[in-house]
Amino acid sequence: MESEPAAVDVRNLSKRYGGMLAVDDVSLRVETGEIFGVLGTNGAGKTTTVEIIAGLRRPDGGHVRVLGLDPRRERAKVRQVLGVQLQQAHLHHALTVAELIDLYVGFYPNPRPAGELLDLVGLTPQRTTRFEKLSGGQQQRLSIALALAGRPRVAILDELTTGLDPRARRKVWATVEQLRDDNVTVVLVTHAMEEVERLCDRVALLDAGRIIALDTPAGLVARAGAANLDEAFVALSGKELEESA
Ligand SMILES: Nc1ncnc2c1ncn2[C@@H]1O[C@H](COP(=O)(O)OP(=O)(O)OP(=O)(O)O)[C@@H](O)[C@H]1O
Repeated sequence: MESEPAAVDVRNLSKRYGGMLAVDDVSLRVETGEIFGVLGTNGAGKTTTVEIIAGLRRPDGGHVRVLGLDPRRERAKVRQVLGVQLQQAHLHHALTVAELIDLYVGFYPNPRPAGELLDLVGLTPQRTTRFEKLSGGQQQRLSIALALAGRPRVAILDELTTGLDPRARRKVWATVEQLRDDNVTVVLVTHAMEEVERLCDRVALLDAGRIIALDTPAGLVARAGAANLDEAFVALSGKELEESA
């Protein structure tokens, strides 16, 4: 019998922008139910990698499958199992929170009810607020709710807590932990070590388009002979990681 396909299977992925190799021979496999971190300095290729996994960019080379599906050739099927929250949400500014949620809920055959989504990200009091009037953190939380509207089995979350205050951050972390309890696989792009330590089962360290280490957070620390993940990052990549929060 065939074994279950990986939640995300990436092999020898490459992507060029002009002469610059943004993703350079990246391979990784994310198992079902894992929270998998993608960590790296600005410009390391994190967003490009997850955009390719989501089928939003065409790779120049390599192989990508999400639950065994090809994100470009089987777009419609992938959309039913994958939820994506990208760095900048391009949402209709004049629509209210409830209108945007209803719009997204309408895309899926078996969506999470709108009320449940609002609750999940703590935006029930803002349901009649227009998107443009939300704070940055509220916009961020809304984009997470929208990514979860279709009950995805795999969720890609790109810098989900960047720019959030500590309380909002904790709220979002609790949402991600709830996803773990529901056996949803999460690919989490992040700059925040605390987030990695708290949430991630394993993490890939990206630098200049290449994976320079892939391990559990504790494994990375041990491998680098470091005291904590911050130090491990510097030891492994030779760079300071700037928090862009
Ligand atoms: N559409 C594009 N056209 C040209 N170059 C691009 C494009 N998108 C990204 N790049 C370049 O590719 C490299 C990788 O970018 P990417 O956004 O994937 O990195 P990142 O690790 O997500 O960075 P950040 O942490 O700043 O979001 C960078 O050097 C970036 O300038």
